[in-house]
Amino acid sequence: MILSSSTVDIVSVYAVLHADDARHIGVREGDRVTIINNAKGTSVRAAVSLTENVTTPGTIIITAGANEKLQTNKGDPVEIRVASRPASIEFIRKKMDGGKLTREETAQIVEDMTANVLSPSEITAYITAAYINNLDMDEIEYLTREMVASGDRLSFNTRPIVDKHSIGGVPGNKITLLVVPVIAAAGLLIPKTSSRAITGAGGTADLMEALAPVTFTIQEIQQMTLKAGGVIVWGGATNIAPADDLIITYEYPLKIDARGQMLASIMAKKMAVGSDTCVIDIPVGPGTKVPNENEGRLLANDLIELGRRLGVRVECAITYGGAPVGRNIGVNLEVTEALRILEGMPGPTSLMQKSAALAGMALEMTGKTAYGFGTEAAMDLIKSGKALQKMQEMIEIQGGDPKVKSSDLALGSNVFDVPAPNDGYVIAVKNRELINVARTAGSPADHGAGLYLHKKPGESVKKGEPILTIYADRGWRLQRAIEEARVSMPVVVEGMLLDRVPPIRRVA
Ligand SMILES: O=P(O)(O)OC[C@H]1O[C@H](OP(=O)(O)O)[C@H](O)[C@@H]1O
Ligand SMILES: O=c1cc[nH]c(=O)[nH]1
Repeated sequence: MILSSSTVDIVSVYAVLHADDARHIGVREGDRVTIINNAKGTSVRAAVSLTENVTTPGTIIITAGANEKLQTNKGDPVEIRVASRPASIEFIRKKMDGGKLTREETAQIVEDMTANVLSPSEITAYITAAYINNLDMDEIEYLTREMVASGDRLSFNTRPIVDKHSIGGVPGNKITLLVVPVIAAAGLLIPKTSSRAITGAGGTADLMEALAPVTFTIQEIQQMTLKAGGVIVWGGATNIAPADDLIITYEYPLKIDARGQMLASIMAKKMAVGSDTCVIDIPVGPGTKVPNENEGRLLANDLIELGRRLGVRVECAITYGGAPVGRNIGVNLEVTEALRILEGMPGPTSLMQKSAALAGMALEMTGKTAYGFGTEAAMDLIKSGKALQKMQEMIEIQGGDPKVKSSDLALGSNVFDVPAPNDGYVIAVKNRELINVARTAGSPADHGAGLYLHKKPGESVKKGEPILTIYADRGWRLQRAIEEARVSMPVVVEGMLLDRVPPIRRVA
């Protein structure tokens, strides 16, 4: 069937067909078609989306990605043929049924994902199948290797190449903004690639973006690392392990991080940048990705084993994740808190201790200090101002303003203090609920949005005193976040009602 084409500017390869044309061709929502531009001899496979009114019979809307491949102009005739289903759909079903994927099957899934042949619902099905049925170590290794093979790789002619990563899951975990400059200030090379938020309210790439661009090619990452010693960039912007960012994109709305895919995601990023020495932070505790220390050790062993298989030496820090790291959650709030520590101002002990401990492990693993002396050496690099100087160099080389100060980052102008409902002690803060409130306030997209946690577990509070301040860039988002905090009560003061089932919704 010949239709005339029109395009919309999104990246995935979609074909929006009028329902009448789809019936005529014999395709349904989500089926694949091959679109052929006979004039240019080009073709592309696309997932079908149906409409009754966005286009008229005889006209197909194709996405910019498809248009580029087809070399069509608006109005050009294209031929539409029914295409076969991607081979990987059978393998995704195999995983849904609890089967074990072979290397070839995993390779096909990764290939179809990165070639835009799988639709969002099929990628989501793969993620959820792996979330429910788990990937074993062989499957994780296959996935990691295939993720790396499908993208660009870095190779430095020097050793060691250090790296750091967190499995995430604890709010306010801005430690990378301290750990990377400390490691680089010690004279080591650390080409750090990070993801955006997955289950949280701000990923490291989101935080760094408040200070400097984070989108670079792999060659630029290498050059900048060789010059400044360290960078903090967004892995998803490069062609490093492109399947990783796709998986994260579909995990984000579900607020899940499937274990096997998480291990592959982390280690693929390490392997692709040529890192040989890596410290991994595993926050454990209620409301994180790992409920307790024992589970943390199991995960650490898996990460170490995966690293062994891939040639990366891994050591893990099992860290306290029962409450946020520091007191600030959300992009500019977190960056402010991290910069304050680098600037030598008073800051939360949890943030300083955790950052120095993680950086110290890298200093010990690389022989920069003897075992047992890394944390102290890292603290010295922070207190002496050398880590701040290195951070300024990193910001400058990435194209940001090296003179930026912690006081320069704007916080949302819509502000609300959540008062303590009674006198008492904070007996718990709920990580997931804090993240939900911060996300509802607009984080990470709105850089000024987020939370300041006035009280942490064990601290006393008087009725009416603020326990949480919510910041939002937009008024309507603040109202929603206030409502969310009222219902979910993320800070629990002794004697308070912990929860209600079913939850009640009150009018603000
Ligand atoms: O080591 P880095 O890259 O700093 O941290 C790892 C990542 O953990 C977080 O996951 P989540 O959003 O908490 O699930 C973010 O994606 C963050 O970038
Ligand atoms: O980079 C990361 C960090 C946590 N989880 C992932 O899936 N990737």
